[in-house]
Amino acid sequence: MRSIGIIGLGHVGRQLATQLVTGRQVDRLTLIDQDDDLALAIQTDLTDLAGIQNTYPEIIIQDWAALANSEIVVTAFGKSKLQTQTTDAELTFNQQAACQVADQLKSQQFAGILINVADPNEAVTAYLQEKAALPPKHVLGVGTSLETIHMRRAVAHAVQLSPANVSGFVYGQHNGQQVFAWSTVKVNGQSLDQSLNGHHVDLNQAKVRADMNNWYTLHGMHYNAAGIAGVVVQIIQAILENQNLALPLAIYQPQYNTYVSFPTLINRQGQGNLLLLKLYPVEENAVKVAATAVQSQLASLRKLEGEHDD
Ligand SMILES: NC(=O)c1ccc[n+]([C@@H]2O[C@H](COP(=O)([O-])OP(=O)(O)OC[C@H]3O[C@@H](n4cnc5c(N)ncnc54)[C@H](O)[C@@H]3O)[C@@H](O)[C@H]2O)c1
Repeated sequence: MRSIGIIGLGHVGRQLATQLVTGRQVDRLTLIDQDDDLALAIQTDLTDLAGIQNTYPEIIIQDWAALANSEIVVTAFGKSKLQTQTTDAELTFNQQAACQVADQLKSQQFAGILINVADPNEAVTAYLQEKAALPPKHVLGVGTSLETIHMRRAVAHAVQLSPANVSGFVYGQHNGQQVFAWSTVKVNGQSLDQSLNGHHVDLNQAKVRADMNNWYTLHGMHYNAAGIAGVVVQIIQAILENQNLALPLAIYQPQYNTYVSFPTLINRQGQGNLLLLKLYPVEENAVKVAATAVQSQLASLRKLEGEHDD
């Protein structure tokens, strides 16, 4: 039985629930939000959708105890409109939300895999792992998945090929110290310093184009939802089907002693082996800088907790 929980039913949470029901990828879906009316509305709406499809997943709302047996819980709490204010505005809001959610998961003895979407992604993922006292390999964040998709699409555009021909990763920190690791990027197995389909990739132009992809979505909608929900569906499939799929997620990286976005295999255990690709020295340094930035955000989250406790 594929049993999945979603905590936070805003733009991302409800989009994810819709994708799971539409794709017939869930048998038991537990939906939780701090807004009761919203949870009931989404349950009703999704039940309509499921009925039209002739599928009948069990859709439970506002029941923390139902998460106890979930294989996967996705945290998509937050207040995304704060992102248009200062960089750290959502950090303060999400510190309290993460504490509440982690306490509940702990008291329900949740023992599945947690996928975190809430931002700042790497730091909140680390904080949730700490507060819920789950094994680090069972707590993953979406990390630089979207940046990686944007990068691959920008490279594909430059060489006039499908993004399916492009591999490689953005490391570091989502919405912060992103590291476009060009040393890892290949087009049909060929590195970017070669002529590819008769084109040379201008790395600066590719980076600008990748960043613009993010900007277009945020400028027009003030949030992103469909792409990131698609990423979470991909992670869920990789876990449930034990795929060993390589994805650039926010994971605990012992080398940096913190969470950071880094390519890793994803399987039934959550995080599998890290993909230790040889980076250029400048890229390695940039990942260290990103790890330091994540550690500083994590320290801010812990400090806020101390202030609330006083
Ligand atoms: N990492 C990424 O690539 C990425 C992409 C998109 C969004 N995000 C982040 O994901 C989070 C969700 O985004 P969104 O656009 O859906 O936000 P949103 O503001 O639309 O919705 C957040 C939802 O969480 C609920 N919520 C808040 N605190 C809660 C709590 N303690 N318990 C239960 N529910 C709670 C709210 O009621 C709301 O319905 C935000 O932190 C956003 O910044 C990250």
